[in-house]
Amino acid sequence: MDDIRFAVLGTGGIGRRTLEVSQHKDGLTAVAACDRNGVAVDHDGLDVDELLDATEGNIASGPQGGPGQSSGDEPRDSGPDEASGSTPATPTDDYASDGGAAAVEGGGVKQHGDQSGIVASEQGEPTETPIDDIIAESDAVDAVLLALPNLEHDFIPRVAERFAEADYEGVMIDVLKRSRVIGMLDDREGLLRESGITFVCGAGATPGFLTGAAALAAQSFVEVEAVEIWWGVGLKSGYEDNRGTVREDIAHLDGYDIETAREMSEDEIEALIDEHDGVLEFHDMEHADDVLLERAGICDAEDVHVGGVLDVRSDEKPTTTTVSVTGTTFDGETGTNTFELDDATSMEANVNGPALGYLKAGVRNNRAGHYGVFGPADLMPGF
Ligand SMILES: NC(=O)c1ccc[n+]([C@@H]2O[C@H](COP(=O)([O-])OP(=O)(O)OC[C@H]3O[C@@H](n4cnc5c(N)ncnc54)[C@H](O)[C@@H]3O)[C@@H](O)[C@H]2O)c1
Repeated sequence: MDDIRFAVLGTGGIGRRTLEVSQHKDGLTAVAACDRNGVAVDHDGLDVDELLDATEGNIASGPQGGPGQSSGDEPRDSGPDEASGSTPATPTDDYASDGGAAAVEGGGVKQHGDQSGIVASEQGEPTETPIDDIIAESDAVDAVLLALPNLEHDFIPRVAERFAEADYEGVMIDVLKRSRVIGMLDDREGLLRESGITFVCGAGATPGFLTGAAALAAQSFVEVEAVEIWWGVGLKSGYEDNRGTVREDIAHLDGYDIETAREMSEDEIEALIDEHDGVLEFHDMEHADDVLLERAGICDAEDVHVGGVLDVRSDEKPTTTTVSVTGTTFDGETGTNTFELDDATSMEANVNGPALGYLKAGVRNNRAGHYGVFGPADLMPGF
């Protein structure tokens, strides 16, 4: 376990932090990274500090500029969007995969001069096919972490499929949020298994860290009645770098869906945030914690509720993140086990620490020959 070579797909708010956090973990060497416009590969290990410096305030989260604009790596012929029933944007509308940053000029892309994202790094090369370029190097990669946008629901499952079709053998891990995507990965399980891929899905904070916590908290019980996940995120200093995540969260608000959120301009997003004084509250979110707990046999998906509060104008968490699992013990008592995160731990710490922990768990499983699709709760004590 002291020699895991990994790649990061997407170096936005999450992917950059993944690289940074990996430097504080043993045995992880970042050997490849890409964003929509560029790729950096060094099998002896990327210079992560240089990459982070070059992409500081410059994360290519939107589509303008650079060769990736009509990239072969965009999702294609993906059919009707499940949330809205309408047809998603065409491949040339780059935001099909990551939101409507394209809707206003200059919106969503932060760049130094002409250099947007990874190509601003001396290790970066421009490319029109960033994901294919990583696939081409994947023989020498043990794990691939997907920090890609998920506004096009089948984007991540399709990326997984492409790795499998190229006979990649190793771990893939994502931090996606939406429940419905897990089924799309399950649909591809045969292909992933055949290739020798251990796919760990929904392995960020929620779903991910908190799903695992719920699975652990459930162990006191023989019957679980309810799982309540309530998260708080304060994002003032990280707001610019996490616009992709904020846009995806907006799709959970009443009156919005994935389609409307994807097509909002940056100005419209700002106006919405102003209307709420910078604080957005979410209830009954479609977070995959539900299906991930059900597929691990912990409880029914309908008994899992996820909500939370996002404050983009303060770094203080607006509410404490908790997971409460209510159930009945073998001897007839009813109780609630609660897991609470310290307010001092940031969203970035709670997504990327667990994501890299699950990545390592994935590698252990992969090396033991366990292939297929795993959720965070599958990597905890069984129920
Ligand atoms: N599970 C959790 O707890 C959790 C928490 C936060 C964020 N997330 C998820 O993490 C994901 C990433 O969020 P973010 O804030 O980093 O987004 P972001 O918009 O900041 O970054 C996305 C990155 O993907 C790259 N990209 C987009 N399309 C691409 C393509 N076709 N090929 C190659 N690269 C491409 C962009 O250039 C950018 O580097 C989102 O899906 C978000 O929902 C999950």
